[in-house]
Amino acid sequence: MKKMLPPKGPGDNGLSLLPYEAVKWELIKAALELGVFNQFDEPLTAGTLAERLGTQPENTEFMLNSLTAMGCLKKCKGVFEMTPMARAYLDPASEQCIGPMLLFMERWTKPMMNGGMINLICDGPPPAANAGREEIWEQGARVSINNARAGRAQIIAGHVSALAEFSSFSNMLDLGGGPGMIAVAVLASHPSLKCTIMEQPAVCREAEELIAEYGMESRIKTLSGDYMEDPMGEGFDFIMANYTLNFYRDRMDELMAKIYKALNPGGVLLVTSDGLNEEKTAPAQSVITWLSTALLGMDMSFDRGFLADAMIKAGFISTQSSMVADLTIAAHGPMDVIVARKGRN
Ligand SMILES: C[S@@+](CC[C@H](N)C(=O)[O-])C[C@H]1O[C@@H](n2cnc3c(N)ncnc32)[C@H](O)[C@@H]1O
Repeated sequence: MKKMLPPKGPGDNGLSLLPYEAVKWELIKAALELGVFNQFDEPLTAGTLAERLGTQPENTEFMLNSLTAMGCLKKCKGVFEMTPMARAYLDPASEQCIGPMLLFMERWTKPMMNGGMINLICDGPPPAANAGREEIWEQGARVSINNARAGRAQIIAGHVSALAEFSSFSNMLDLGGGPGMIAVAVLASHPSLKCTIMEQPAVCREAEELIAEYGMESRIKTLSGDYMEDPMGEGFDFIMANYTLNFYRDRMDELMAKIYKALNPGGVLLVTSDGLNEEKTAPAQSVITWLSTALLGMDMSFDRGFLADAMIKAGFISTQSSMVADLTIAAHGPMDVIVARKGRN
């Protein structure tokens, strides 16, 4: 033999499957945009669905077969029905449906696709990228309600209610609380705690609708404003900030000092966010989630330890961090929960 084969390789870590990951997303996206998941009040054949949607019958069947392969549908003798997973997360009738949020998230990934990434790497970010526009946050708040309701709100509320001081809390502030689903979940496990959600005006309007939906008007109020620039109030015994401090990495000392001042002596701050290692290479899912905004010139990732350091600098007497990896918060990667305590004197 002129040449020997090399030994079998070390395993490609899924590399050879990667081009098909994009196909999976296109498949779900096509199904969401065509309204496929609205149609399954009863089991259907591909032919019936194609007739209803006005799509080509053979390719409709290929789509349905592939959705079945992805765990969204079950097929028996040519008849399709939705799985419990798809009923929960993809059926627009479900209050845990995350379809609109998945489509919204494409706003961040789209500039990377179909050659966009190489342009960003070669040329750098475009001049006018801006993640902080209020109407984007308003839309983001609306589409994030079901995602929070699907588990993130309950997980964060679980961390809050596990705090030793929880039963003694009477007045809390949710900074950048979005549509308020997490605040509702926290208050649901406390008999009398009251909450102020500080948000941008348009997001406050979304929050007010949700507060009314849960009949929490007497316990949750909104405070319309910019928490960097406007007063956030004082006299709180608990402040929570979930995935919102990232925009102010460069002003963190100022922001932490403001939060510290707003808390009563003995008060508690709980922050949830991502937390990257020192080399910014792990957790993998967080690194990949942040890649798009980073390439667009808006790197908002936190290094692990950054927030805890800023908390101590502001005067908090202790910090405690734990990492939570749960599939219902998966888009962000594992979540860092950081608890800081203000001294009593
Ligand atoms: C990623 S969302 C998180 C929402 C919610 N805390 C959650 O975890 O679902 C970030 C929120 O922070 C709000 N936000 C960002 N900067 C703010 C500021 N300076 N003042 C008030 N709200 C702000 C945005 O409007 C947005 O709703």
